[in-house]
Amino acid sequence: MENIFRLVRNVIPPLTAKKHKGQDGRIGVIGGCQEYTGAPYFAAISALKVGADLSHVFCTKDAAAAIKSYSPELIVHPVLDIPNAVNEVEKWLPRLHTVVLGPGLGRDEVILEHAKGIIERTRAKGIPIVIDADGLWLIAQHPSIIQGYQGAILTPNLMEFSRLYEAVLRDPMDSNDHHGCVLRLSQALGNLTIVQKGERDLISDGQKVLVCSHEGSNRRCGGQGDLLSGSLGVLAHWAFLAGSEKTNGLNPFLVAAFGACSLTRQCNSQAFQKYGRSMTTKDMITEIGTAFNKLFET
Ligand SMILES: NC(=O)C1=CN([C@@H]2O[C@H](COP(=O)(O)OP(=O)(O)OC[C@H]3O[C@@H](n4cnc5c(N)ncnc54)[C@H](O)[C@@H]3O)[C@@H](O)[C@H]2O)[C@@H](O)CC1
Ligand SMILES: Nc1ncnc2c1ncn2[C@@H]1O[C@H](COP(=O)(O)OP(=O)(O)OP(=O)(O)O)[C@@H](O)[C@H]1O
Ligand SMILES: [Mg+2]
Repeated sequence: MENIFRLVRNVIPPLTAKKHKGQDGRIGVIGGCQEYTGAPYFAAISALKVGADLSHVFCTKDAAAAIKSYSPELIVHPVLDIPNAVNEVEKWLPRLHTVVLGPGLGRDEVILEHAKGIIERTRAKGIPIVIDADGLWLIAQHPSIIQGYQGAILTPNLMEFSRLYEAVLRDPMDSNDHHGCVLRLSQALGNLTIVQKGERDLISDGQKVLVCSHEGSNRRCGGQGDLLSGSLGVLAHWAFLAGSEKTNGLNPFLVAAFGACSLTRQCNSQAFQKYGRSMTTKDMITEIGTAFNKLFET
């Protein structure tokens, strides 16, 4: 694992006086509906805390006020449930480096149809897209939206992975062979990057499988996956920009995903040491700065 940590460090842009706001990352999170306002907040604030300069949330109208009130740092667009949603988001795409689609998106048919359009437009512009949570629900219904797009990174938990696997390979996953299943799913989707989260995170582009077993804790409060997808939004941009010269020929998205997984687990470990069973995702977010320094800036 130590070698891969070195590659993650290689893609992290230095902080210099020569940069203007926006250069280190403008991330757009697509998600947030009446039921779920925490998930897009966790993803978007994590992107900022990891080092993005600007973090946008595109959510439904009734989620926007709540998300804004959690944080003045986020830019919130209440557009996901208007008829013109896809065009409204598309206007912003040229200003975004990465899209993170799914945290708190919900499963309303109309919103999912809009999400489908947003994926298509993001893909057409070649912008990296992290797909998580209800975004993966959508992909399981329509795998062709993402099939063959190597700018996509999917971050399923075990339940989401088995749903996707069955939808794409038309076979139940073999729970004795996670390694083979991740490899096969990535290959079947055209070698896009898959992060199967779990006791060990398995990360594959259909050619290689990286394993992240960095120490976390046994506490599994909701929202940890949102911290991961938001962090990955930034790291994917940095790795994409750095290119494979900086990653020793390894797919930059594998390196970015390894970075986001180890960071999430490090935050989990640090917060658990302080709060034990009462630890929640907010406590993990507070640890992002020190966890990042410990892993990547020593
Ligand atoms: N504070 C928030 O707003 C949060 C919102 N979240 C959002 O919640 C939405 C749903 O995501 P979830 O990951 O909770 O997905 P689900 O609502 O599908 O699953 C929640 C949990 O229920 C259990 N479960 C699900 N299906 C089951 C089945 N068939 N049999 C037995 N147990 C089953 C599993 O333990 C699973 O982890 C997403 O939009 C997600 O982003 C989560 O990210 C957590 C935090
Ligand atoms: N058994 C485990 N042991 C250690 N770490 C784990 C374990 N399961 C998951 N994790 C870590 O927790 C993080 C989130 O994974 P998890 O499976 O909880 O996502 P999720 O279900 O999508 O979360 P969310 O509640 O945000 O939707 C990942 O970084 C993963 O490495
Ligand atoms: Mg999740």
